[in-house]
Amino acid sequence: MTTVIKPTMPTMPNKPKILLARAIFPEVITHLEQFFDVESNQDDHIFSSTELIEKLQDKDGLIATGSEPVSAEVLRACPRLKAVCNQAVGYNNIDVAAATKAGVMVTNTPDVLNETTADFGWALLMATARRITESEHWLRAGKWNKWRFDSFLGADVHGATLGVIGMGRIGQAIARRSMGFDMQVLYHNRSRVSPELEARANNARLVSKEELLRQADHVILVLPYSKASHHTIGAAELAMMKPGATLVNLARGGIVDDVALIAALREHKIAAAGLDVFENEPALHPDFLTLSNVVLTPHIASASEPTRRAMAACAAANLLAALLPAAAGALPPNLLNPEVKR
Ligand SMILES: NC(=O)C1=CN([C@@H]2O[C@H](COP(=O)(O)OP(=O)(O)OC[C@H]3O[C@@H](n4cnc5c(N)ncnc54)[C@H](O)[C@@H]3O)[C@@H](O)[C@H]2O)C=CC1
Ligand SMILES: O=CC(=O)O
Repeated sequence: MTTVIKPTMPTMPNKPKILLARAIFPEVITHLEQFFDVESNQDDHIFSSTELIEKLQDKDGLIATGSEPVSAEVLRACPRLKAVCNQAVGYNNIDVAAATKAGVMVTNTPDVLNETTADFGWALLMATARRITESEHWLRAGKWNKWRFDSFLGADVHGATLGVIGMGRIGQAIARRSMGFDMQVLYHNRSRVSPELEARANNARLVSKEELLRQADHVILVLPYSKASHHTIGAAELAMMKPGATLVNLARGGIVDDVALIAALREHKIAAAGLDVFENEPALHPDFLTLSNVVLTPHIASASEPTRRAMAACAAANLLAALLPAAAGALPPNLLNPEVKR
C-alpha cells in the first residue's frame, strides 16, 4: 500500500536539513522540500564514506538505499544526524546498534514490496527451472534450426517441493503463490510461524535447514543478511541438495558463498540457480558469466513502478515522522530502534 504524506506545515523558517543519498522520484523531492532543506543527489553518484561524512555534517536526516554503508564510523562522525531512513526493507547496510548508541533513528520500508518481490521470486524460479534465458540467448544467436525432443529439458515446477528459507513477509507471499502449482512447501526459519500463517502459506511445514535442502526441488532464499546468515548456503549445503534441484537467491549477496555455488553449477551438483543478489554487487564474480545454468538479474526484485514509488513514499513518511513528529502526528511507522525514543 502506498503511504500518502499530507503536508500540514505551510511555512517553516528553519527547516531541518536532509540528504538524499541517491536519485529518487522527483515528486518525492518536491514533497520533502515543503518540510526540509533538501540536498539531493540526482546525478546518482554513490558516496564514499568520506563523502557521506562530509555531506552529513550539517544534516539532520538521510534517505539512504541499500548501497550506502552507514557504518559506526559514519554515525560517530555526524553528530547532528537524527534519522537514517532506508529505501529498502533490508537494512544490513546500516549499523543499527551504532545508530542506537548515537541516538539516531533507523527505519526501513517493509510490506509495500512484499507482493512485487514475491512475484519476481516466482519469475526467477520459473526462468531458472525452465531454462528461459538460456534458451532465449541460444535462439537469438541463430542456433535454432529444428525442433528436438531433448531441447532445453528443465525441471517441473508444478507438483514439486518448494523450500523457503526465511519465512517472513516475503517468504509467506512466495509460499502462498505455490498453491496454484499444487506444490508442497517446506520452510526453515528462526522460529515457527503461527499455524494460521502456515495454513495460508500452502500448509507450509517447518523443517531443519538440512531436511529442507535434502527434500526440496526448488529452494528460495528470502532471509535478511547478518553475521548469522553469512554463507547460509555454502559447499556443504549445496552438496545436500538434489542433483536436479534449483536455487533462487532473492535475499542478499553473502547469504550464498558465490565461489562454492559456481563450483556446484559447473560440476552440475545442482541443476541451476537464479540470482538477483551477489556477494560484491554490482561487481559479479566473472565465472557466473561463463555458466549457462544460471539466471542473473541486477537486484531488481522490488522494481515495479508502483512498488518503487511506494518505497520512496514510505521512506519519506518515515523521515518526516522522525524529524517533524508534530507535523506527522506519530513516530516513524517503521522505526527499527524504538529504544532511541525512550
Ligand atoms: N532482491 C531484492 O530486491 C529484495 C530483497 N529483499 C531481502 O529479503 C529479506 C527479507 O525481507 P522480509 O520478508 O520483508 O523480512 P522479514 O523480516 O519479514 O522475514 C525474514 C525472515 O527470515 C527469518 N530469518 C532471519 N535470520 C534467519 C536465519 N539466520 N535463518 C533462518 N531464518 C532467518 C526471520 O525469522 C524472518 O521470519 C530482506 O531482509 C532483504 O534482504 C527484500 C526485498 C527485495
Ligand atoms: O533489496 C531490497 C530491499 O528492499 O531490501
